[in-house]
Amino acid sequence: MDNNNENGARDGAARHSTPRSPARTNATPSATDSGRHRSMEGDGAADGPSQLSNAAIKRRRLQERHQALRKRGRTPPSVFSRRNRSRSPNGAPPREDRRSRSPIQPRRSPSPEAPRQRKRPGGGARQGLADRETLRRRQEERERAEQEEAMRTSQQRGVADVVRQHYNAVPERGREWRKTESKIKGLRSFNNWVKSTLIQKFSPDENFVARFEDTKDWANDSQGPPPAPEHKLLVLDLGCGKGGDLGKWQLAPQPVDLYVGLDPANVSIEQARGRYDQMRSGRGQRGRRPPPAIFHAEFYPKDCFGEWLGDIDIIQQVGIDANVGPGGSIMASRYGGGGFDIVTSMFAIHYAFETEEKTRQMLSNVAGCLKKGGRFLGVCPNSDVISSQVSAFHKKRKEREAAKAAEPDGPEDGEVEEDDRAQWGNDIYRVQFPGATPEDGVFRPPFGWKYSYFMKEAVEEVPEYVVPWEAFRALTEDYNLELQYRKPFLDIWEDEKNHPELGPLGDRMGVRDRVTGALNMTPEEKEAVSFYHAYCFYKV
Ligand SMILES: C[S@@+](CC[C@H](N)C(=O)[O-])C[C@H]1O[C@@H](n2cnc3c(N)ncnc32)[C@H](O)[C@@H]1O
Repeated sequence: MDNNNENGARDGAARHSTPRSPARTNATPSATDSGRHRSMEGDGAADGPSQLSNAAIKRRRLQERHQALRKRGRTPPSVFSRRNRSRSPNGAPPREDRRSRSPIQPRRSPSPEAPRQRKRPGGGARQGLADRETLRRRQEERERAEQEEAMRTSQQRGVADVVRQHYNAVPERGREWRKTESKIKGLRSFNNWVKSTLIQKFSPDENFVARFEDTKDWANDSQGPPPAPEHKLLVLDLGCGKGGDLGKWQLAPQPVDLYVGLDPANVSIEQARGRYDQMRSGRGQRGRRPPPAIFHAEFYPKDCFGEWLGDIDIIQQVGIDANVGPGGSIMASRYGGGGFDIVTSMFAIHYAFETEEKTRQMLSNVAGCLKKGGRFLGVCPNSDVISSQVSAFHKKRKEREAAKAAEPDGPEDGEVEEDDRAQWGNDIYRVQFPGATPEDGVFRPPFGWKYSYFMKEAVEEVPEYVVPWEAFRALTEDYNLELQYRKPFLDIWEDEKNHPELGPLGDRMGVRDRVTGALNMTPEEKEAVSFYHAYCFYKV
């Protein structure tokens, strides 16, 4: 929760989106400066004879001073040396620059092709000095840029490490505990149902859906052609955690051939692998049923938002296209593409929004891995909820401040200023911003808006970042990802609770009371789940 980090990240984002022009670091005289010179020269030309002789006297004195300095072996200050000096780190001109300028301005050569004639011996040496000065300045600029980059990387690493360590430390308590002992079992079941619903609705491809529709027709009319061989899905899960969604993919309507799970938390990856092995061997199954046929799966520790995924063997084998994104060619977008049918990221993409760079890296990975027609599906915090909570927070704060200011005795010194760090939540979840937030709830620029998130039994004050939805959606267009679906969690329930399969699935998962039909969640749990929404993009 430190302000420095917050600002650093936001600065980093701004820097990335608008690269600083090298010209701005040179002390090239500004328009105002040159204007000032012109008017000084003009003053002399327009003045009467007495002022002209004054100017001549001044010039002579200056020449005498230069000659005296040369005799003592010192180089007289040259207008070029002043021009060539770089600005101080905060952008202010160096001290000498702020002093009044000498009116004597030798004309610069108009073009590089017509070099100025050197009048004095030693001019070449001075030219060499000027070049060395340029080199030194460039070196300084390079070093400063490297330092800034290192600072940014270490700040980003810092947050990524906190997140990784946190998830590594979350204990795996087992299915039975989650179903019976957990204080948030209603919320857990509901979140799992939403993820299953997303998988059921959006994982099948067009051919599968069409075939499914067709087989229904053929069932009534047995004349139909034999079904085409079935294509099985290749699935990539970014931020797969402990493998909690493996069972949901096992139940996907269109069978899965390959599941690749990636997550930076290495302990979680081990647990996911263990879970998969258990599923494959049939251990832990109730009854003595033979182990089910299950897809092939691979798991690797990986930062999916800070790094390119192309160095993972299985990703390369399936196919990843490096030419996605704003710089990609039309040919690449038409004929290129990755090999995965599905990229999914459940409760994870908010970690990418630390910087624009990470967000774009995440999108390059998603779009690079997806084939044309592939789906990117997931769930994350809903920025509409965050924006309305933040603006409501500021509204209330201002009302309190106004009430205090209007008290008959007037406020005590410093009493009116309220804490402007937005926060809200209840017994089971809490959101806290460590620094100032926009009063209108609109997050600009859209990256680096860090908050601390707490969820009972699951997340202990972990830094997350707002995913400003409209900015995100605009960015996805650069990667040929087209939004198909976006819905807040509780609206998904309202839409699907009467669906012939998804409704009963909710019953089996314990989402609703079979007798009353009401959701099995406390009001606090309902508020906590309404923080999220689900989405699905198609790769076009
Ligand atoms: C709330 S958990 C969700 C886990 C799983 N997707 C699920 O729904 O159960 C968030 C996950 O995001 C992962 N994560 C955080 N930063 C990540 C990154 N840079 N790349 C990939 N995953 C990341 C965490 O390690 C954690 O496992």
